[in-house]
Amino acid sequence: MPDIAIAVTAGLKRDLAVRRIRSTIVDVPTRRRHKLSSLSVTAQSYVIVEVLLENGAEGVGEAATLGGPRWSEESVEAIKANIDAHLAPALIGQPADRFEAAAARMDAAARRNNAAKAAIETALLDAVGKTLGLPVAALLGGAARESFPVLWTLASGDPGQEIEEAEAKLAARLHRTFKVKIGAQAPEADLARLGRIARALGDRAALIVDANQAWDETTAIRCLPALAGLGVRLVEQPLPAWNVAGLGRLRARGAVPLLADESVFTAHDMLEVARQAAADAVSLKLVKHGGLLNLKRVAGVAEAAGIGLYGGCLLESSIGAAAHLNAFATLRELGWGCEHFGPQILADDLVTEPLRFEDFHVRLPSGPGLGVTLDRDRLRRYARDKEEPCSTA
Ligand SMILES: O=C(O)C[C@H]1C=CC(=O)O1
Ligand SMILES: [Mn+2]
Repeated sequence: MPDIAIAVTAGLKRDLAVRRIRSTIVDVPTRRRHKLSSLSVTAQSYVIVEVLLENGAEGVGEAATLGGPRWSEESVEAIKANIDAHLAPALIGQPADRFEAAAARMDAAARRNNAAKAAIETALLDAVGKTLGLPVAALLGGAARESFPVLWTLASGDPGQEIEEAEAKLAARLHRTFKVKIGAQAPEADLARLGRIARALGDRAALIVDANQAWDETTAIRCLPALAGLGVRLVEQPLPAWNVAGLGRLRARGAVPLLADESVFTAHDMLEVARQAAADAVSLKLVKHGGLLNLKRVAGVAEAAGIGLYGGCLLESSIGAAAHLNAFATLRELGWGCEHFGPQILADDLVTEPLRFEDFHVRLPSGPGLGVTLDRDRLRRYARDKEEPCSTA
């Protein structure tokens, strides 16, 4: 006969119903200005989602944005409003471990809102992982790797500063692949800037570029061979997101491999890129795919089409980065590595122990759930609204 007290405690531990979901907007300064083709930031804005289960377990998730609603359509203000008014109420009282059912409830409550849904799903996975004493990676299929090659993005626009920054990263053995953000200036100016960087770093570093949709097809046809001539290994999203056929035509010219980013939000987008043979690899990101389960779905479509996988980011803190790494860890191949340098470009982090970067790799944090712990003092320090954050109960 089992001891009644133990049985009751075990029952409580298993009570995985969602009691509360709380969302907080934070603004964390970056170490330097980060400049993309059509926006530039000196602080990163996130919505931090905290979930509390009836068994007392807590989980955390993060919705990242870049430059307000300019990189994608969600701003932190919209994310928080839709979580509080629509997504959280759909989950209160529901079992936290029914991840697909929770996703379906959120899809019924709000169309798209991918970053908001991703942050909530992450927090559910974290809370359930903590309850069961299992890492989120175990809930997603189990880790096939524990560390990831990680690149650094050069995005000040000043080649002198960028060479200095890359040299410091190389000397510290933190990063040896660099992604250069292009498209904020004329293509010829970018080619001259890249030429300077490529000559300075030589064969000590690998270079990729991200145009963030800045070029039209004619410009890309003219510039891709020049990029290849500079040794650039991968060109990310040279054309507008909608121009998947154009990406296919560019790729057929074979100058340099292409990485799809803004063209692929959903698994259906991925299928279209595969149909048009429009990319050599896809950048996987929570804010685009709407959660870790959907991220794996997009990865599955890419794998089925022989398209490579790249671990993308949106300059997340260690919370969002840990969520991505838990999913990336479960992929059989992550041939193009990852770019989760976010925690390194922030002037501060939101966790008690930030992710570890060493030997040109970032490590999958260990421990149950995401493997990171929200630092509540820092959450308060960077919260936009210094009042007690609004909660749904
Ligand atoms: O890839 C993007 O478009 C967004 C982001 C990720 C790294 C970075 O520097 O910008
Ligand atoms: Mn990109």
